[in-house]
Amino acid sequence: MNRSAYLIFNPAAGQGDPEQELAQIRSILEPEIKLEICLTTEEIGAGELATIAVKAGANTIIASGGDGTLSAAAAAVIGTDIGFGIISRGTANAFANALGIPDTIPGACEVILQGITRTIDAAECNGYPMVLLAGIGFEAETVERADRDAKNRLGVMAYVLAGLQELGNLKSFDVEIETEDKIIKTTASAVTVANAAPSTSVLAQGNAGIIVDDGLLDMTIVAPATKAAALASAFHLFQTASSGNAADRDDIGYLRAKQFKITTNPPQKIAIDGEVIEAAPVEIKCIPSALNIFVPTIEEVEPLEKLEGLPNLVIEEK
Ligand SMILES: Nc1ncnc2c1ncn2[C@@H]1O[C@H](COP(=O)(O)OP(=O)(O)OP(=O)(O)O)[C@@H](O)[C@H]1O
Repeated sequence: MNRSAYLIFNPAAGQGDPEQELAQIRSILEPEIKLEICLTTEEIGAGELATIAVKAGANTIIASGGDGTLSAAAAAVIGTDIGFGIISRGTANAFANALGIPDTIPGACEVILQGITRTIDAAECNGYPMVLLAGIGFEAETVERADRDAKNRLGVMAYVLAGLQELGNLKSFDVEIETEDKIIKTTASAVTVANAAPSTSVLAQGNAGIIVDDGLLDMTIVAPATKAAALASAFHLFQTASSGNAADRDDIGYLRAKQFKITTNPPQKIAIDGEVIEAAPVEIKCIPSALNIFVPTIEEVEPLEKLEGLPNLVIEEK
């Protein structure tokens, strides 16, 4: 066995039995990888443990917990060439879904065992590291409404219910957006800047097909005039995500840029990778090729070919 890794494990994440889950991870990984196991506590979080592992010269860091744990650990790894593995055990598992990594323990461990990494971008938002997305307005209010208690009781439905409740008091705000080459002024209910996003983050899907390694961030602006229009635009974005075609409604805008400076009036809350902060203005910039993530084998697409049945068919193999 010549692979070794730090496993940063949050025993308080998710709704499962942490002892069983840790035992399962160890039973799958330890035959191949020597693990240094670091448990998070209320006082010492995944970010601090990952920083210690980076300083200790780790060549692989694996984080296991909810999106909070994974983001904090990833933040410490940004800008290094350390292989970063994720084993999701949270409620929404946006991190895994955004990067196409299985959100089951055996599936995620298998990806790490395969050992294939992909270099992706990250971002920085007002000094905070960001891997997935920053949501201004609606998303931040929803994240704040879906508290720990609701997530424990309802799982991912907590976000859906919180979103529906938020829809009931939909607010819009003036926004000024400055990129490297333009300034845009409009009114919106949600502004989302994504480096990577799961398809369930509908408010990030304006451009359909966020590219995680293009050195650019994807912004989606949603500006419905009524609650009915808000529902219709959310549904349109949901279809956008599944069809891969960009959004096409007057109340949805999207653009790509290396960086955004966003000023809102009145000031809005912002959720960065699920953590709500207050910041005005919000400044986000892409950090290209910042993370080396273990990902599933990229499946080779079978070449499309159908020749049988053609008249006088001759095929010569070369
Ligand atoms: N040993 C521990 N005991 C109690 N809380 C802990 C412990 N370790 C970490 N935490 C807390 O866990 C939280 C991070 O949880 P994380 O986001 O990983 O899981 P989650 O909340 O279940 O996920 P999700 O956000 O997907 O629901 C942080 O607030 C952190 O303080």
